[in-house]
Amino acid sequence: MRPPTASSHPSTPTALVWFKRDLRLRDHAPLVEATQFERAAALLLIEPEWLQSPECEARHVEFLLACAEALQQDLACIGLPLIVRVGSAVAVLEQLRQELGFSHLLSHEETGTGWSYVRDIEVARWCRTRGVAWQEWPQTGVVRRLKSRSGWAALWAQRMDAAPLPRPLGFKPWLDQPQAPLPRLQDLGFAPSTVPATPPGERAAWQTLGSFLEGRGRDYRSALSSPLTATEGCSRLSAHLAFGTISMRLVHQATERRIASTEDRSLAYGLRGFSSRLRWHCHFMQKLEDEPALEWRNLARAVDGLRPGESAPLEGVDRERFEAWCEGRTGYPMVDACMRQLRATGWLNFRMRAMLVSFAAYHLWLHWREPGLFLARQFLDFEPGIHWSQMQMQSGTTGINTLRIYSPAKQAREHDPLGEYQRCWLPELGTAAYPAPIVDECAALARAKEALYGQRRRPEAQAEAERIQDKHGSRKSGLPSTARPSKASARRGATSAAEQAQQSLF
Ligand SMILES: Cc1cc2nc3c(=O)[nH]c(=O)nc-3n(C[C@H](O)[C@H](O)[C@H](O)COP(=O)(O)OP(=O)(O)OC[C@H]3O[C@@H](n4cnc5c(N)ncnc54)[C@H](O)[C@@H]3O)c2cc1C
Repeated sequence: MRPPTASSHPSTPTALVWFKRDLRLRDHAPLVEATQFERAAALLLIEPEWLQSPECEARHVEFLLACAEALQQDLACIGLPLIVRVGSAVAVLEQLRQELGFSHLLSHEETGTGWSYVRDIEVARWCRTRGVAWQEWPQTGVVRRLKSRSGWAALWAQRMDAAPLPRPLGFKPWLDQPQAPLPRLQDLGFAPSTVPATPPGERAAWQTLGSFLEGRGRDYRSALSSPLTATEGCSRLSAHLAFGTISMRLVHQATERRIASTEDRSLAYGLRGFSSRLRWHCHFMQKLEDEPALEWRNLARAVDGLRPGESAPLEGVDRERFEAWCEGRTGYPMVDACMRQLRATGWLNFRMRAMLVSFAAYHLWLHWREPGLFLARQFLDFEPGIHWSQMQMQSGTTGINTLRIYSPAKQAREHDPLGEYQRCWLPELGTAAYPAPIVDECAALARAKEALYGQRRRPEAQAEAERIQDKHGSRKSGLPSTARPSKASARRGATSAAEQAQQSLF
């Protein structure tokens, strides 16, 4: 790849817009800021730390490359070449500083896993030593260096209701080199992914949102729980939000406008249900922002050491069960059908994701970390803050949420009563090729409940739960409940009524 060459004036203030999980032109603060500079360039970094991370899979890289291609074309239309580099952040930035002489680095804040946290610290240090000014903007409702969760929901609303930023009209050309080709999946060490491609890029994100707001959203509330109806009835915006091809603020505002303008009351009702989920997106991300260790450590330390797979890799019968779960051959048809759908398509609705985790956590009694890494590789929409918070919540290790154990048989009765979904994903069902259940449900659940409830009753666990509630709880944040809490959760109102309601809603 030939390096770009700066034509003149090495000391002219020059902005480098660093595209991360924000692959769009609309409502993009760093891009708008760059229009104030005499010279600007854009960078997409493909970092080996990401490619080699245990959460990354071919499907993610393929989607990123496809979104990057769309972004490159859109940026070219406004005169901003997108430089795409594969390498570690500091090394690439140093190389580009020498080539372009940029003085300002402009980017969005990121709430990612450990490697991106470490990288941000290194980049900040590098900027200080090189005299480069690094300016960052939030792009969701996540608040950096949040002092207290009190009033967080009001901050969210303030950000989401603020005027969105316009798409820049154009940049002055100054780099004398044509657009470089993007690397291919195989250049990055991946075989082509086997999941059907999700339409990539900003235009596709808007089309997806448009079809949802125009009609698909009408049945949202009744469609989201069953895997038979959720694929069409949910918004399907999660991968776009995770890769930032559309901003949370624009989704929120378009939804509110549609609710206000439609005379179709069913549609408005469905969209109101959807709208509240957007707050949950940021609420869960905020947990990781405030407590980065929740990616690998139980939030409630009182439950440390209970399950295998926590401090050492799974082995023996636990590993065999884990592998059966990963491959969709546990002998529990609803669990296996969901896992096969997820592996084949990269998406699954909330309730079925929760059931898969509940099965690993309670039926198989596995610690959430290894199942969580496996699921992260399957979910095209992998969003660290949501993912790791949900893994802990559905495994009963947050200390503040009700233990929610999903019965696969009950889920099948309620959400696939005729068995169509299970037969579709398990062609061998009903034949000798389909395995017998790998665990006895009654015995497994009795053991799990005894261990977890026993821990929770201890005074030190209760004191810890209060601390966790104070730091992370939805009630403290001022989030509205999205459903009527159960009597039991209302009694436990002092912990987290809104979050309980959130769990039972899907
Ligand atoms: C174990 C587990 C892991 C999960 N991991 C992820 C993840 O990595 N990335 C991710 O985006 N979602 C995750 N979710 C939440 C949820 O399942 C997905 O957001 C949803 O299924 C995505 O489909 P959709 O965009 O059609 O959702 P819709 O129902 O249309 O919701 C719209 C948006 O609201 C947000 N949202 C919806 N439900 C939730 C929720 N319960 N918590 C937080 N935000 C929510 C998402 O941004 C979603 O795109 C996880 C859930 C569980 C139980």
